[in-house]
Amino acid sequence: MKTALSIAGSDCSGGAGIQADIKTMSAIGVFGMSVIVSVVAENTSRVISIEDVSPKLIADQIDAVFEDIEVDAVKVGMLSTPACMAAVAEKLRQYRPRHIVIDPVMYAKNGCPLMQESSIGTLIDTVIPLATLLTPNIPEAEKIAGMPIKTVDDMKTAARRIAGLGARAVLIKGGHYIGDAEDILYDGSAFYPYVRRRIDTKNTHGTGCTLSSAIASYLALGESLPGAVERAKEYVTGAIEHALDIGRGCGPTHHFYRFYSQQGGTL
Ligand SMILES: Nc1ncnc2c1ncn2[C@@H]1O[C@H](COP(=O)(O)OP(=O)(O)OP(=O)(O)O)[C@@H](O)[C@H]1O
Ligand SMILES: Cc1ncc(CO)c(N)n1
Repeated sequence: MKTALSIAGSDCSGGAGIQADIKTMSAIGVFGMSVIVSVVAENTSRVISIEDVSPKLIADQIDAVFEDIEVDAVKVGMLSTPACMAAVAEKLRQYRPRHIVIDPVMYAKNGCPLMQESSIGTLIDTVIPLATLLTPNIPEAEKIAGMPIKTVDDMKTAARRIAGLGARAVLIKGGHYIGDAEDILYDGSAFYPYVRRRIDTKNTHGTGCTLSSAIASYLALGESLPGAVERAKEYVTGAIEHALDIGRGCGPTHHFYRFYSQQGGTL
């Protein structure tokens, strides 16, 4: 069985972070593993508090996985501080997994910050150059590229700039854009658009986590990068279409709706 490792934060309400990643990996059919970098007390409406795991325990978790199990792809999510970033970056440089999909998480869907503002320099200098694919949403791409993004052409310019910072490929996600849900992949030479109609829902908690871990899963299964993004886009669109209306805020994506409906359950 192919394997994928999520290095990210824990969302106790189960919709984003490590929990969304492992659900996605399981639903796609790869063996999911996790290195917990931060524990976030959050739900569909708000973040109550965040506590980071020590850099030593982050490094030890990564060692525990890599010394024992072949890792076919890595997904990196929330890294809140320069210390977390340095611990993860050092170990990724040591183990050099083939596929490293990095989601540069800065805010939760409800607007609560998950990365300290002062971490942006370390993100750019230390983390981004490790990415075989970086998957910023539009506000994150604006911060990293240092430019406003209002059009698809702006998305392309920002993707080029971010590739110039050392990411091998960049997928700018249009979930925060107006109109269709259009994402643009830049692989260093060509652009690939991925377009779906926008689903009218507030239940989009964890969409970015779902997409990046789906891409990592399909890369682990041997898909090409454009193919993995296509299949992951299909996956996240279905997971949003069947998102769960639970909680008072933005409800979570649904990962097992196909299996569940085959069992005769009502969604
Ligand atoms: N309402 C929607 N309808 C269809 N697709 C959507 C919708 N919202 C987001 N998407 C898609 O979901 C994926 C994730 O994009 P998004 O920009 O929401 O990520 P994000 O902001 O990082 O998510 P989060 O921080 O909640 O994990 C993209 O493929 C995007 O196009
Ligand atoms: C732990 C965690 N990672 C990422 C996100 C972004 O959705 C979140 N809300 N929580």
